[in-house]
Amino acid sequence: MEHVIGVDLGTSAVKVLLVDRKGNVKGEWTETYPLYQPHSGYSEQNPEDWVEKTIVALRKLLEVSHVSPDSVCGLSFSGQMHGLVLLDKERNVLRNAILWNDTRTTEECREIEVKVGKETLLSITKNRALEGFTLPKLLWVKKHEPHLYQRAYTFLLPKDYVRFRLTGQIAMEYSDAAGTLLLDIENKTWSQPICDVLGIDAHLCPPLVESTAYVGTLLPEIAEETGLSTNVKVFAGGADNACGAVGAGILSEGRMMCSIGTSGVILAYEQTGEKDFAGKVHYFNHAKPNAYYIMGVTLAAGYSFDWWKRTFMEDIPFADIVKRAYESPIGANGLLFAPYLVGERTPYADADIRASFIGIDSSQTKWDFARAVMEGITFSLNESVEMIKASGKSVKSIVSIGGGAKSIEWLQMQADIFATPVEKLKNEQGPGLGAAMIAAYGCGWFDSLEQCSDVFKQVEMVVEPRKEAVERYQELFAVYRKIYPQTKEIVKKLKAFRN
Ligand SMILES: Nc1ncnc2c1ncn2[C@@H]1O[C@H](COP(=O)(O)OP(=O)(O)O)[C@@H](O)[C@H]1O
Ligand SMILES: O=C(CO)[C@@H](O)[C@H](O)COP(=O)(O)O
Repeated sequence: MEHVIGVDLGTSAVKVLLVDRKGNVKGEWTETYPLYQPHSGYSEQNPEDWVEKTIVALRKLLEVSHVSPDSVCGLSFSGQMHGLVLLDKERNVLRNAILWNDTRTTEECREIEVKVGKETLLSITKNRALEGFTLPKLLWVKKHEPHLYQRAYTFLLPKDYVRFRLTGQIAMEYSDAAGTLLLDIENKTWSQPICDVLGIDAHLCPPLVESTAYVGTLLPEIAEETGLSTNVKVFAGGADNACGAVGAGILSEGRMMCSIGTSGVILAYEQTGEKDFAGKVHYFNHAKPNAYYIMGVTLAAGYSFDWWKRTFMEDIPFADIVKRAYESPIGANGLLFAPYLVGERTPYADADIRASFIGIDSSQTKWDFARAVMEGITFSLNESVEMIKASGKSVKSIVSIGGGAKSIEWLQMQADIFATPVEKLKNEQGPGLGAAMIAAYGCGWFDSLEQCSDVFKQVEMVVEPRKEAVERYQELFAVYRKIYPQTKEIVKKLKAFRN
């Protein structure tokens, strides 16, 4: 039996999975790496950690899967989006990568709006200037670290850098390039006008390829370190959300996905890149060639839950926290949480907003707080669900992926809050599976990603919304929505007190 490998370069860890021709996951391995947050709003990682841990994970994957290395014919990637990896002429990394959830670039976003013009920016990139995107990060380095910027030869996104280190080939694929704010997303070219007006040398932008493109084979030293063969074909891969969408079968109109990883995402398929959503949602190229998707992003979704656990319940596994929290009633005994721990993107593009608990009462327990955190994250995602539904999309069900899809209780909460049936996949690692599907398609196992999805996507269960819970949550959601406008100014005044 032949196999393919999907590598998902997440924010908390790299997860690799080995999949057979029928889409069965024959082995998985995860390796974590640190996140550096030297100041409030800063978020960085060392690209060398990604490479080292990917190599370890691939070696371990072969060990735990007990398959012959020669049975692996293809490999592809899914990766955290937007992170800036700057390389010099010798292709050495110039500084730590500045990640998608780093919000230091508010000034650079305003500069882009003024110099490029909001309307022009929207017409070319289909997106507004948000702190998380790559272009403001490039401008930040240009302004604050000119000695490094002068040495920059090219820039890559996280998984493109890892792929370069594994194959020696420099390339960026469209689904991730779309999140740089430098891509003309309809014409699929780097935007010379944006580069010119911001004084960025267009030569910094790497060659563009399709997500499904064959890029090369593994370098001999990488083959040796991982135990894989030098014959393994490497395909470009996609942004984690694009790959999540491939893995979840979001390959035609009317399909929607919810992903709760470190970030939270509500994503819907779009056939063309010519629509105008006025920048309210992100609008990017799909990993499926010549298709698109729109999405809303909660910056700290799983991250909020992770923060809660790390800070107050370190030794209790997530699954147990979820179970105990779920014993608390809807509304967590009158407690609401807004998950703006690191600022927010959708629907409030505000890098300065911070999280709040509202309604703390002396009768509440830590489990009420945990439930409020889960509900707050899901309410935040529901703002995107409502926005996408309001744009005219009719949605019959939502496929849920990511760590947040691991617990039946959180899936039920999603179904009740979204008032929509929620599908759980057999393997909740949508992005890794999507990457494996790109490799399977690339290896010629299927004629299209859709055909591959028919075989690989396995729905384990559908969780139906419960009428009473839906009504109760609708009442609570209306209250939740008041938190942002009413805490915005208060939180601004606290900024001076943050690290
Ligand atoms: N058993 C669980 N039940 C519910 N949520 C979980 C569970 N395990 C992990 N999570 C949530 O999922 C998050 C990690 O999701 P994951 O998709 O692995 O993240 P990423 O791809 O960003 O590294 C955790 O931060 C946590 O909030
Ligand atoms: O910034 C975005 C999307 O625009 C994030 O979704 C990142 O792509 C990180 O994803 P996870 O680590 O949460 O999977």
